[in-house]
Amino acid sequence: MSFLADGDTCRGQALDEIHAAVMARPCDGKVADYIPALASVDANRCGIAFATLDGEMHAAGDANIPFSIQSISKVFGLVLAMQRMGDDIWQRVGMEPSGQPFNSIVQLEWEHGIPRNPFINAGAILVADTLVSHFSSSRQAFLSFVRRLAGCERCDINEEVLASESRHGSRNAALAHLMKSFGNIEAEVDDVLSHYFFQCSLEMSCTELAQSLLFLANRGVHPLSAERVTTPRDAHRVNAILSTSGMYDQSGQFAFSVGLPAKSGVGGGIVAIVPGLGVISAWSPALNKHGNSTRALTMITELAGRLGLSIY
Ligand SMILES: NC(=O)CC[C@H](N)C(=O)O
Repeated sequence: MSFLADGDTCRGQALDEIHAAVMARPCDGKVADYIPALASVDANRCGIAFATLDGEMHAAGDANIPFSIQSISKVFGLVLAMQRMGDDIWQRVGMEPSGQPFNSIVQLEWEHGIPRNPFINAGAILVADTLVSHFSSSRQAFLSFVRRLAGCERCDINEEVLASESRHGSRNAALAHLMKSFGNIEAEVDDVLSHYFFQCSLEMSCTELAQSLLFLANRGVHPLSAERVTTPRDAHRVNAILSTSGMYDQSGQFAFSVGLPAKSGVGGGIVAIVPGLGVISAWSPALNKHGNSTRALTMITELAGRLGLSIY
């Protein structure tokens, strides 16, 4: 059955059924435990939302509970940096999949401090550098940007997560210092890391996340506010890199089995862009070995298959 056949009813029912099916099965995976604030999240939480360009919002399970968006913040950071810097940013960060874990260091040494793409940690830290260098308060600029997109003044940082990100951030600090040694970080490393940890610590719900990224499904214009967030070309570019690199070193498999631009975070969230239709956002904290949520992955895979959403 095509999603075009009976639109909204079909989507709402599909979400409910897929959520119920995933909750009926035992949960694989392991909650992120590199910081205590994430390790203590209830592994049984599970929600999914589907926002469409015509203003509909379908949701099931814990879709309105805020969670740590972690690496999903890399999408907002990149879009803000592209708005500010234009094409210059692509001199300092690449657009190729890394094939390495998201926090890998080795490739950065071989490739002279130029991160493979903006969605691995090194790339997002590089993007954070451009934000710190281009805004008087990059944190405030980032937060206002996301709040505007999500239509949500409530979206905020979790201070406990922020404090532990900084305390346990040695590997990210190593990435930043290595890039600085190659001359690819302009600002002070401490300021860059402080921005990066800040954005990782933002909490949003599935419904807020789905709404905030609708512009990527609509050639750069947010359908609810009519704000042009990016040019059509830049929306295309972000979606292209999401397709090849948004799911870390599982991006190829995700393209193979789902076929949507997507971004995951170690908080257990995954967003998937459905160009011309809307945005799906799913959350459940337990992760597979790539750092992707097992239940969110299953729900998005089943929804995309059932509604025929693949872009390929
Ligand atoms: N994959 C992620 O979500 C990574 C974010 C995490 N805070 C880190 O910097 O390692």
